[in-house]
Amino acid sequence: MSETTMTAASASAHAANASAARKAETRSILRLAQPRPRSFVPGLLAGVAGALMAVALLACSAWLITRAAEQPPIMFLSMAVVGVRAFALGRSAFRYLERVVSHDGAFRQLAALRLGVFRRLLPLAPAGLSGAGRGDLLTRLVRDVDDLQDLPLRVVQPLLTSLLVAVLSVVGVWLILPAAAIALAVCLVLGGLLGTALSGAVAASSERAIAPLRGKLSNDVLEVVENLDVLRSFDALDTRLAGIADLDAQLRRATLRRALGSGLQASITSLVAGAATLAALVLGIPALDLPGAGAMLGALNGPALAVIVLVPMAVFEVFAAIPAALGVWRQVRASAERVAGVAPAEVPVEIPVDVVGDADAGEQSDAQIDALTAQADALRVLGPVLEVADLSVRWPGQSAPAVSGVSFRLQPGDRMLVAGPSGAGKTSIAHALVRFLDYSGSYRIDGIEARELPQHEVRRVVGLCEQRPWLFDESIRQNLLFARETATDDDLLAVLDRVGLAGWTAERGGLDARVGQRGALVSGGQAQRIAVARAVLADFPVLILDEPTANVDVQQADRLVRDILQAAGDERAVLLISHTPVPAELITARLDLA
Ligand SMILES: Nc1ncnc2c1ncn2[C@@H]1O[C@H](COP(=O)(O)OP(=O)(O)OP(=O)(O)O)[C@@H](O)[C@H]1O
Repeated sequence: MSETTMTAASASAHAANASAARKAETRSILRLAQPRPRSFVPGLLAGVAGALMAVALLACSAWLITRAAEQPPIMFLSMAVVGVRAFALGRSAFRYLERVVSHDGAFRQLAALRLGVFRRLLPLAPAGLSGAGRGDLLTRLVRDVDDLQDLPLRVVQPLLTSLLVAVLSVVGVWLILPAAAIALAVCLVLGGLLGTALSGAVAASSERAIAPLRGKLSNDVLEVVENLDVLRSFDALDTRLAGIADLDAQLRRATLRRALGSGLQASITSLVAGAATLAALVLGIPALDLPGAGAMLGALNGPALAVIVLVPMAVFEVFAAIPAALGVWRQVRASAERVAGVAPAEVPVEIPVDVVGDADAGEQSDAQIDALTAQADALRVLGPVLEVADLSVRWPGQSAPAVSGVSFRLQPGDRMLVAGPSGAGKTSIAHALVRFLDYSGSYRIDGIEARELPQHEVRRVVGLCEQRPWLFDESIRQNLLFARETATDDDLLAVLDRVGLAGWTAERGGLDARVGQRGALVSGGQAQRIAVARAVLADFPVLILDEPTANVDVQQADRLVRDILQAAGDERAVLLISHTPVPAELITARLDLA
């Protein structure tokens, strides 16, 4: 076999594996969306009972009206009169019951599903989510997860109910006139196949496209709103708005086509229902037991003919749900694929998972956690020593490591500068040290391998101030308090003073001043200082500062670094990531990345 053929074969095997894995992920989300039989079956049974009552009501009414026309003594009609009332009441009661029970089950399952998806997402953040657009991610978590409630309500239940009612109705008609039952069965199969095939041909691709289009639209709208200033300055707003208008038009077209498919399917169902009624008439009339026509074996009387002629109408009303359910199924599957795309059952290997500490862990694991937590507490008190040897870090989905062969030692009071050109892997090291990313090699905190510790304990010891610190659209007070909820206003003012923001806070009117969405009302340097104030309040023994001077000018950079290193205090170990020069007297060691 040639090398090219082998490469092609391995690529197609890889694609097949990836597609099988995607399908398995989608199935696992669908399983999460389907309520357990205990809460699903009662609704299903009520639905079947309601639908059967609807068919029985029409059959009974048809029989009653036709029989009454023959003017028999009233006692021959009384059972049917009772039957009509019972079926009418029963139909409404069972429909009500079905709605209440099945929606209750579906909503409970929806809550469990949302929680399940959120639980899957948690370990991925932030490194495993950096590839997903924020608007799209939100749409997947809200709209797509919401759409998954249609699986029990508008797919599984209508399919089972319709099939069961159709089969039972055919059996019922068979007991009156087998030929009419066969005609009804043929029409049902034909209606189902035709309705599904035609509505599928018209609307399937649109039904699958709606969820992704919705996500992309949300993403693009959010991006434009968030970056209005940049888009305006580069005169790129109109192009982006035109792109959004185009997406909107695509979504509208897809929704219209979906409606067209539903309309087509409804008209086919009506057409075939009419054909079934006609067939019942054509087959039933010759079998009528007419006066003077002589006794026929199994001959029909008038009321029975009315029953077999009208029952198909009621059956098709229920049966119309099948092609509709298949349409909804396509949308549900598309939504499940999208949810599975961001919330895989298996965490990618590049993202660390606690060895112990998941919610299902047993008593022994709890004991282990306690022991490790005690160890971690000890580290906080003593001031830990970080020993990193031959560390290598890879981002999810990347074949090559972002950085490798990194070794250093950091102890209380150290100020280590990590320098290197853009893309050298400085941030990747920071993410590994706070366990957002997994690592190979060794990373020990006071002799304990970090992967043996619960992640949150590592993060109690090692704190990260990110390059673009996240500020909440709240007051300065709230932006600090979440680092230490018990801090008083005096504590907050003292720490703001430590990071050089006392004057600015007073100018702004105190701790109640707002910082704007993502810190829009503060400068880059002030945002960094607030982030450092937070870290000081949280009292991390080891502090990683990722490019604190990235958003300030050269004149201010020096002052900012001095201020925040001073604010960090002498006891704390600081790892300062910077690709701009830092005065030698401010650092005790440096690590240069190529
Ligand atoms: N979320 C991500 N997903 C995939 N690859 C990433 C991600 N973030 C960074 N990388 C890649 O990892 C490598 C190292 O990036 P990193 O951000 O660690 O560099 P850096 O030295 O901090 O750069 P800078 O000084 O520009 O911040 C780069 O090749 C980058 O493209």
